Amino acid sequence: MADPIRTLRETLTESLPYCSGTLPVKPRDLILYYGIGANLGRMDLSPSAKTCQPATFGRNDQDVLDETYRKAGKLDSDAFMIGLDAGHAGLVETVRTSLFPGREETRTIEAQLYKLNVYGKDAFFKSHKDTPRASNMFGSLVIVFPTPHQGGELILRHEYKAYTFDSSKLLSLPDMSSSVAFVAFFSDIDHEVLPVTSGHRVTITYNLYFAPPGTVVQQLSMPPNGLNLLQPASANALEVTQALKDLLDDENVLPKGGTLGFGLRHQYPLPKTVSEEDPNPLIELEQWLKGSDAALFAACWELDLNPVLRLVYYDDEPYDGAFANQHGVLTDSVVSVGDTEGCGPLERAMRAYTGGVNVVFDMLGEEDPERWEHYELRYSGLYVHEGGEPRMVSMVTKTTSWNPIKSAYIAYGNEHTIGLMYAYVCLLVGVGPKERRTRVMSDPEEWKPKKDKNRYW
Ligand SMILES: O=C(O)CCC(=O)C(=O)O
Ligand SMILES: [Fe+2]
Repeated sequence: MADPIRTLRETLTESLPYCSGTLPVKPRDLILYYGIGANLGRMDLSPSAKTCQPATFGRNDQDVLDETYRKAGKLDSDAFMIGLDAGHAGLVETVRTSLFPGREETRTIEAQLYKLNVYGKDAFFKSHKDTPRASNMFGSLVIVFPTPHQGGELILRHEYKAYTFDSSKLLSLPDMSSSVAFVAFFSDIDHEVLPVTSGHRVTITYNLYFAPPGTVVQQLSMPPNGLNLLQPASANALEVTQALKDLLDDENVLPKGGTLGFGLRHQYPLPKTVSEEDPNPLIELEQWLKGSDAALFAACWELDLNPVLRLVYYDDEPYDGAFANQHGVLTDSVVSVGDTEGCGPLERAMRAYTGGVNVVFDMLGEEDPERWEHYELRYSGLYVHEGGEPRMVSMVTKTTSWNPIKSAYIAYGNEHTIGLMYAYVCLLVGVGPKERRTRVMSDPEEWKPKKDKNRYW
């Protein structure tokens, strides 16, 4: 039998060289204007449209040079305009967070519309890599419109693995008539379009670039409405739910119950300082989770578990002559460090904050203490609540990093500045013993040290 811990871990941390999904769009997003010489036209790319067939400009296109290589017609970006804009639709942001989870995701990217491809019956595009247009180009985004078609699967190949993006199948599912399908992949991926067997497959492609340093883009945005991210699987709530369910069904996993911990894959901008009256940003964040993190949160709810989000701070400054980063503080809100002289920053944070919990982290299913050390997951000695028993957290996925305390007190003395910091967040969820795994814990306050031994929290 497959190891359910490994399966869940791998599902959540899977990193693929591409992402794909579907997105509902507005009717005007599917309107295409084009001009080839004197041949100007307007076309509706929705499946029910009875306007002229896309093949008309596919045939007239002078650019089709080598019919053995590609039989599709193409238009360069100066020969057409389409209602849909990948940036406005939220697809560029979706691609960014899907392709660059964890530490790398703060990179800003830009998408430039490149061309439009039309594939009639028997049209194909042989295997190739997209020619980089600049040194900062890292990938391509392909959007497939819902014009009825069959065949035309896009095959991606990378490191002896092949992945199929079957847009005709995706777009022929119920309720997909006003959706587009999209796939984005890194430039080193070989890809080909198999022959279209009927209808017309219409795509636009964007070149993806890393933005020059200093470029400001809005990153704090909700996933677009109705987005269905299929790949990576970690972002697919159904798949994550199944993997989590299999883990809970296994009697050998935490037979007496316990706390599962997950280091979230993405970083999130949180305010550096929070006052008493402000809503807790970690509660707000539940609505803003991205990709696999959102899928995991949804999976917990689906299985009647009650997940909570927590920050882990660690001490990144030498303290008493030694680095104290074996110690951390787990908090249920952003720590605002007060003016406390004469002790280490971690201690300062602890004095200023009373919602911390004494925890010991352990990697679920791995008993060798040396390996805990290796994972730097054995944080202990957090005596915020004096005498509180350290709580074991069985980590399924380690966090990509911990929050340095320094980031918390940078804002000190400058109260009028609204500072945001990228924070590393953990998801914790209490699970019951093997007879009864789920229990709904409605009050996040419960995640505080408790003397009661019968509590899983
Ligand atoms: O139309 C597609 O699906 C892919 C097109 C492509 O690979 C390209 O234009 O380079
Ligand atoms: Fe290509």
